[in-house]
Amino acid sequence: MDLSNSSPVITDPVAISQPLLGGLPSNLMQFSVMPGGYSGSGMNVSVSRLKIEEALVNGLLDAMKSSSPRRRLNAAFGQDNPSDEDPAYSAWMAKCPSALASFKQIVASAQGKKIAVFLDYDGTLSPIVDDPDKAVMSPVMRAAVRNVAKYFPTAIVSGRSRSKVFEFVKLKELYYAGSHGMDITASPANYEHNAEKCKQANLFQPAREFLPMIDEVTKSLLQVVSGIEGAAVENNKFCVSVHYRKVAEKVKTGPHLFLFCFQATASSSDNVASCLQDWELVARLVNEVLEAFPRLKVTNGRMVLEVRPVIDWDKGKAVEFLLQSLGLNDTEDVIPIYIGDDRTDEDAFKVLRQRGCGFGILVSQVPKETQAFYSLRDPSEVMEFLNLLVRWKKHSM
Ligand SMILES: O=P(O)(O)OC[C@H]1O[C@H](O[C@H]2O[C@H](CO)[C@@H](O)[C@H](O)[C@H]2O)[C@H](O)[C@@H](O)[C@@H]1O
Repeated sequence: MDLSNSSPVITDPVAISQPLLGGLPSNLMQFSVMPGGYSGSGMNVSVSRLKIEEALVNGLLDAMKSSSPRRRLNAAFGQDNPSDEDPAYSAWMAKCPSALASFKQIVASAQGKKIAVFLDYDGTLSPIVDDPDKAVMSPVMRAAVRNVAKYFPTAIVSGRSRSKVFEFVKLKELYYAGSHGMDITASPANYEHNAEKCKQANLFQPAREFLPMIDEVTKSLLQVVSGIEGAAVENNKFCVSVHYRKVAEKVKTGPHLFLFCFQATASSSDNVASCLQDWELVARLVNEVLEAFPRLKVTNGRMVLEVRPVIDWDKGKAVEFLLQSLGLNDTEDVIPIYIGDDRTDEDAFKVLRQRGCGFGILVSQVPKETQAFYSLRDPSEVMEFLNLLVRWKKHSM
């Protein structure tokens, strides 16, 4: 199917025609969004539909398994808290050193320049917890972010809806990019939902035309996963998360049950749900739902499948957009620092690498393939880093 006919260049007329910090500069017009390709390669008509489905489900399942931190942790280290003495870990640290240990180098490169700070939310400012609604930010972390924002332009770039992440962060002085960067306010405190206020706000929402589709797919996803113990669906406005953190990876079945499940798979999803409550079932059902939504794709985060529009827009593009709209686009003068823990943050790390200025900091306790320059182990180290930045800035003023 050719998407170029069904969806030409998608732009946000309201956002583009709205003033953005005193008027959208003409160079921001480049931020129109072209439809991207499909996430799967299901367009090859010579491959049977069944094979395509299996490949998609298996691909999704592999991604789900490989994104399980405990699995990787155990595989890599056989322990929960890798130490610098572990050769695999120290090899990774040599490639992606601690931003705390490298703090002097970081600030030396920022000497005489402006720093702009971009922060992911889950896993970066708040520890990962089982219940997404309970991922609150500690008061000390909030104080650290508030202080950072006093000295540096600071933005939150999250997969959550903008309103939800604001509920957690509660700081009006920041810029917010929700829904993986598909919902940006380039003025602090424009977090209102009210339609009239939204119109006046400096909003950039490149996937606005997908709103009804996202609501529809949310309903379908809620319906199909309702029978899976532990699965949850979270509507993030321009994208949807299907959480499987609390779903058993594989329900242990005896030979009889296995046979029943196998037969049930061939006949009805409802029957399958009653016996195969595991990750494979989640992958299968999400994939099935998405067959009816060819303009949506699925990616994998930390124990979450993220359903989102097939558009060429991500956290990296959101960072570029914010830098430009905030007048921070001069690569000679501005050092953007992006801190994040997730695969979706890699898009932002990549952008900073390509610009040749600024750097990404990956929050991770385990070695990961990354475009980030530095690492921090967990949110408490993120807080330490933010506090150091503030202290350095105060002393250098
Ligand atoms: O870009 P982020 O701010 O990191 O958002 C990415 C997803 O974060 C949330 O899920 C993750 O954190 C949850 C709470 O700790 C955890 O339960 C879940 O397993 C993680 O994947 C959020 O709930 C998702 O909607 C975001 O897409």
